Amino acid sequence: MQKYGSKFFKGVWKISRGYWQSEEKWYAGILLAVIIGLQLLDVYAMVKYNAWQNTFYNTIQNLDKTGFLQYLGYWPIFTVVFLVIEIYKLYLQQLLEIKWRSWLTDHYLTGWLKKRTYYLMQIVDNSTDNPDQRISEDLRLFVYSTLTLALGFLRAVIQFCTFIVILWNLSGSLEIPVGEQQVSIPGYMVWVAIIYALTGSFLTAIVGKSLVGLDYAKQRYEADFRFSMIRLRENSEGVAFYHGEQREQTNFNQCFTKIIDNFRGIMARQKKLSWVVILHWRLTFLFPYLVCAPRLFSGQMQLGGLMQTASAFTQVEAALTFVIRNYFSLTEASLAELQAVVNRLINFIDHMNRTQEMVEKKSIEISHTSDAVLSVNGLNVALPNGELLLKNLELKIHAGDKLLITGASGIGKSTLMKTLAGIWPFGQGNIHIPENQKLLFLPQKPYLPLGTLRDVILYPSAADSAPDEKIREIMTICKLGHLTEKLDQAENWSQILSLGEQQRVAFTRAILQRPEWLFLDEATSALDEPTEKVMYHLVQEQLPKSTVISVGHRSTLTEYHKLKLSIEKAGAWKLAA
Ligand SMILES: Nc1ncnc2c1ncn2[C@@H]1O[C@H](COP(=O)(O)OP(=O)(O)OP(=O)(O)O)[C@@H](O)[C@H]1O
Repeated sequence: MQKYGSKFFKGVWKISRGYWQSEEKWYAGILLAVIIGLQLLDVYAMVKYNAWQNTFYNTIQNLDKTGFLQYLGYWPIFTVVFLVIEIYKLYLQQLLEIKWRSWLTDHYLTGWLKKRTYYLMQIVDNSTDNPDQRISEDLRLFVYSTLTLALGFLRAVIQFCTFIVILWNLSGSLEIPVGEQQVSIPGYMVWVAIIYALTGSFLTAIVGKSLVGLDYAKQRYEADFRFSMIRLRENSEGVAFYHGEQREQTNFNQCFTKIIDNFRGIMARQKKLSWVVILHWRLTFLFPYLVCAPRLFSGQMQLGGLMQTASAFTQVEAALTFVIRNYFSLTEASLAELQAVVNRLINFIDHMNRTQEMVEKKSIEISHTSDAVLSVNGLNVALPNGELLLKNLELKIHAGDKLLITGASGIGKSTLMKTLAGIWPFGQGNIHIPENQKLLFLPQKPYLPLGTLRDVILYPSAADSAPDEKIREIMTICKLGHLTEKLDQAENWSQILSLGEQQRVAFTRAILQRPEWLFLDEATSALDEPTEKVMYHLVQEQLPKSTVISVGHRSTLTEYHKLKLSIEKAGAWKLAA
């Protein structure tokens, strides 16, 4: 509870601010105002209902049948009013919830994808576990809990202010004999309600304190378990080859055991907490009657007065215990859970901001030049820990050149490619890229999105960005003729196609996209040498003016490249024609 201070509220504001200042602010503001208006109406109806209770129960005590039937007639009116208010309050709150969540999700998805943040976050520092969970689950919980709790709190304040006055007026004074004298306590039911609520809150806080940490861990363990199964699904073939089921099962069990242990902890503490909460709640049904009973039996109060006072007492008590009740609630929106959600979201936002700031600082400066030359000046390529892979590289690649990058495994060839592609941020130096020209990078394992084979081949362009005949023609030249009939078939193609076929899909993509600069990072490693030859000839034929920069280990690649850059130990390099 002590951590629950300004940091939490600042966090809530940091996440919420954008929406409440966005173009949707008027719409959202009006919705919120209507919901608050309904809440005021609800409390007003409660006040009227509270007064009705007094008269209604008095008709019972006085055996006044006519009055009883007359006041009974008000009950359906109250019921309809409460129903309409409740239903529309919930409906409008859910409408605001979905609007707010949609805006936030769009905002965070954009931020996550912007400037390749999703990729850089993983290599800069891996401090955000399961970013997908932040965007799907945490944002949903944040919006739901913030709205439910903020509106609930506001209602509790209005309820408290209204019913404390009613309770004060109803309760009269309690006369306590002290020695010879009588001490009078005005509005004694108000003091009893306050002491009763504070005692309940204090006990709940003591018993429930340890639930906060467990609640925080719950989401993370669930997400880790889900993610471990997604990894198996994505790598099912690899696991099947290695007969890794036992190892995977152990991993799943470890993840699931954490969920169970955590849940057992929650159960044990929840059990203790339930003793306090349920006992306190049950006592609330009886307690006000017990306290008022002496006045009833001494004739100072009628049955109606007792019922109205008890009802007002319950309202004041409920308002006073709102925060503590909602702090530990495991079934509804809980403040403890919201606190955990805000912490996770703030970590995610800070991590995204840190990554984007680092990209903006750009120690490797990438600029565009009007020359048809890609030039690299004083380029140091480093690992995240600062270790140099490449020292002071100077390179000029002219349009149409064919350059092969070679070197031992792990020396830094792919990292140099990533640096040229602008997605590797560690190092210093300048890279000048010809402007208005298309650069395309084909990695060793091409990315195949979900969807039809056409979507896969044309990625990232739209499915209608090339005519069917052209796609079929290039597929056939790329030795994918057997798949042309499956263009409209939606499958998980990365699981179905062989790595060699996937590499030929990537070549089909490249030929269709016609880039002026083509970077091939071991893009033919899974092909046999004759097929590799076909692919390189195809590039020469179809993209005769394109510059080709390849990374590869095979000696057969030498014949397709006039220039050769060898990367050697300790960041040394050698360029040869
Ligand atoms: N995100 C990262 N964090 C830390 N080290 C990394 C990261 N990415 C790559 N490395 C390291 O950088 C070094 C160079 O990797 P790179 O993939 O560029 O080698 P390569 O020359 O292409 O190797 P290969 O020929 O085997 O594909 C390797 O030692 C690798 O472990």
